[in-house]
Amino acid sequence: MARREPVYEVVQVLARSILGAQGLRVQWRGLENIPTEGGVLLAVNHTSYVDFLEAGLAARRAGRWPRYMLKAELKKIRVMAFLIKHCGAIGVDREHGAESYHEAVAALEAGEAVIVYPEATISRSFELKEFKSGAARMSIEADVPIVPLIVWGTQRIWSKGTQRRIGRHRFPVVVEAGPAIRPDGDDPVALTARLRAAMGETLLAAQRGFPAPAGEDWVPARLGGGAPPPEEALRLEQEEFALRKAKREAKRHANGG
Ligand SMILES: CCCCCCCCCCCCCCCC(=O)OC[C@@H](O)COP(=O)(O)O
Repeated sequence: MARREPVYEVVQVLARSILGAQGLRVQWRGLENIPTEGGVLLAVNHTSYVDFLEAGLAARRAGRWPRYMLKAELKKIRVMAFLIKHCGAIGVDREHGAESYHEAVAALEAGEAVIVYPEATISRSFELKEFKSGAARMSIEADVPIVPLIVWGTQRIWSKGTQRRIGRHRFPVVVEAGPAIRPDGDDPVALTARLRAAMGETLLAAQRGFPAPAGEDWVPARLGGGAPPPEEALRLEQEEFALRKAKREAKRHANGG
């Protein structure tokens, strides 16, 4: 961010301390692909509730104070609202995204780094889901590059459909940035496809040599693990979202709206 934000500085130290307390063995790779200045989108795969820590710290290692795009519902939690405000995060209303879209484009045009999750939600298969086109549209509109950023291994700590493993477990994690993609006159559909392909390649690179014990709940089905394959993962996600929607509506009725 443009101005110095003491809260964000403290949050960064806390983020590092959390990784240190877990004893995570993080390998940072390809971070030279993150430009040290100028507007840039960092497109991150979403496999866990905690991958935002590594994504943000990767940006910090490139000297950036990244502005996260995250679901606006988080603002309902007091401490999150505080963090979001002081860390310049941009709340996304997943049903009406226009406002956050414009806020992010303005940030990119002002030369800031913006973290975006093109899958919009955690992938329970740990494979790349279908992508939303927002990242590509923002890149085109602000004329800034997109850096594919893969965080691999944090799904073993805390994700969906997995056992939660909190504590000093010393798990390995790979954080790998791929070469930046420029919009180059592509339309949003073509650029989204290029971004997804680039993130897929970086994901495979991050997985090379990474442990994949057979049957484990955090290992993708493709690698012999126990995670649901993409179609099954999508079905579980749709179930969860339908249930949430029903709950929201029941609440609205109860409140007389
Ligand atoms: C320098 C790095 C330090 C980190 C700075 C953090 C500043 C921003 C604070 C807010 C972070 C909140 C992260 C919440 C992560 C999370 O909860 O992800 C899961 C959701 O997406 C998926 O939710 P859903 O799709 O609705 O199931």
